[in-house]
Amino acid sequence: MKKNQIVDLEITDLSYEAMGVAHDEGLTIFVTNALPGEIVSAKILKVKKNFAFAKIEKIKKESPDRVKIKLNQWVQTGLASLAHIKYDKQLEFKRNQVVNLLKKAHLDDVEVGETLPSPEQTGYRNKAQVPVREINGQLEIGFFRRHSHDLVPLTNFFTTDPEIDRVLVAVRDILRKYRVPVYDEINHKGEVRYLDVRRSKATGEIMVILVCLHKDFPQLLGVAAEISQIHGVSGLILNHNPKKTNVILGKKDYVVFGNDQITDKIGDLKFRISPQSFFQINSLQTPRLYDLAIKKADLKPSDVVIDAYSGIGTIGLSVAKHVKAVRGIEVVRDAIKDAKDNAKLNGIDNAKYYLGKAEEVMPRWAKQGLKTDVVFVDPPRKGLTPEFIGATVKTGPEKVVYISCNPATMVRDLQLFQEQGYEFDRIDPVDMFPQTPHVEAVTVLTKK
Ligand SMILES: C[S@@+](CC[C@H](N)C(=O)[O-])C[C@H]1O[C@@H](n2cnc3c(N)ncnc32)[C@H](O)[C@@H]1O
Repeated sequence: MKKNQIVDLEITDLSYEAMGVAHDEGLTIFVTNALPGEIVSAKILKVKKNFAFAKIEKIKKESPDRVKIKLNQWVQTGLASLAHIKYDKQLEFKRNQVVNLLKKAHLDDVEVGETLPSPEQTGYRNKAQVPVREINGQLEIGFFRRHSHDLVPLTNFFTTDPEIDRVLVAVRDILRKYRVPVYDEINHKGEVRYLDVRRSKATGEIMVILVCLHKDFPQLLGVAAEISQIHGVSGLILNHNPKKTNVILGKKDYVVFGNDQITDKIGDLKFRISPQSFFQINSLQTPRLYDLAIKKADLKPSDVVIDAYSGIGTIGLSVAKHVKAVRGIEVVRDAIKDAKDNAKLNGIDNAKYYLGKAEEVMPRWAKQGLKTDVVFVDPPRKGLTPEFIGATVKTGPEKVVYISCNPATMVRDLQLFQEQGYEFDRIDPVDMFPQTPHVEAVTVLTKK
């Protein structure tokens, strides 16, 4: 098989990145956007020793699970790389990710629930971070083509709240009008790098963050005056990111006008959110995820609870009124400030939040002799560390409730807990990110 060769392929499976998988001439071939059951004529793009990549030239036999999408760009950019698959099949795909990981780990007897569908399948994101680049002399917003930094211009981001799309386009037009220089990542010159927009579904407040190379630029006052006129915008922040890096946000935020927090709600509780703080992006699915996790915890009024990787305190504060005490750990300074504000805002005085790395704070607490009843963990994609797991076990919780956005690291960590006297028999996938291959999952470990 050679590069540029056109071959007919029968697709038999989907990879974890949702690429169609075919086998031919002893090679595994990954075909972008092809679906199991399809026969496609494909162009070979790259050949390695055991595998190859290809793209569809023509679909000769179409899967009944394929849906027609309005814009190919959604799939090409990875913004919504499952958008061509029927929603019930997306849910099945996510469940299978968990099943396959368990199989690989020889944990076949663990039950995997059906993926909990999201109440909204499009327009569900309460936040968008979109790159700004210059194309043919014009400032554009959009999304990077998969595995590249080529910007594909977009105005409809499909998975984002349409009110956020409206603001993104309005800000783009203001930046064009004022001829604000666009960031050039090769020469590390120019000004605006990203637009970051967050909207609260509960209050309608919208925060606009301009991620810029410098902390000021000549057109800023004029730009700010016009952004303040966009309906719903409650604050403008300039995030200063002077580094040559792929990391989107810099460390410093400057309030240009308005509020530096927006307020959202989960259940009956209100939460203030700062620009640097994490907040679950699917507002309607979040309370359903938390309900599932909290039910698994089976809390008692005498419980001492840890909310590790707490963000702005959403999980801990949701349970605080039903338990004796909550201690949260989080590494982002602004998120800790938000968590403390949020405890006060909701009249909660038995939840304390601590700044630091969970893998350093938890061992310190364990050494001090802290005893816990329930530990909630909700780490980023890289999962937990052996130090954190060892220290958690030392504090002796009856239950550890694990919420994960990466089942591969979750299964790895669950095995470490198993080796230290904990057991689990079920994982529940929850769809927080419709149209994308991302899988969220919840499980509870119980002390044997
Ligand atoms: C997936 S979010 C969960 C946040 C929160 N539980 C929620 O549901 O909104 C993970 C959080 O862990 C924080 N984080 C990342 N690494 C950390 C570390 N080593 N120690 C403590 N927190 C960390 C991130 O800043 C983020 O707020």
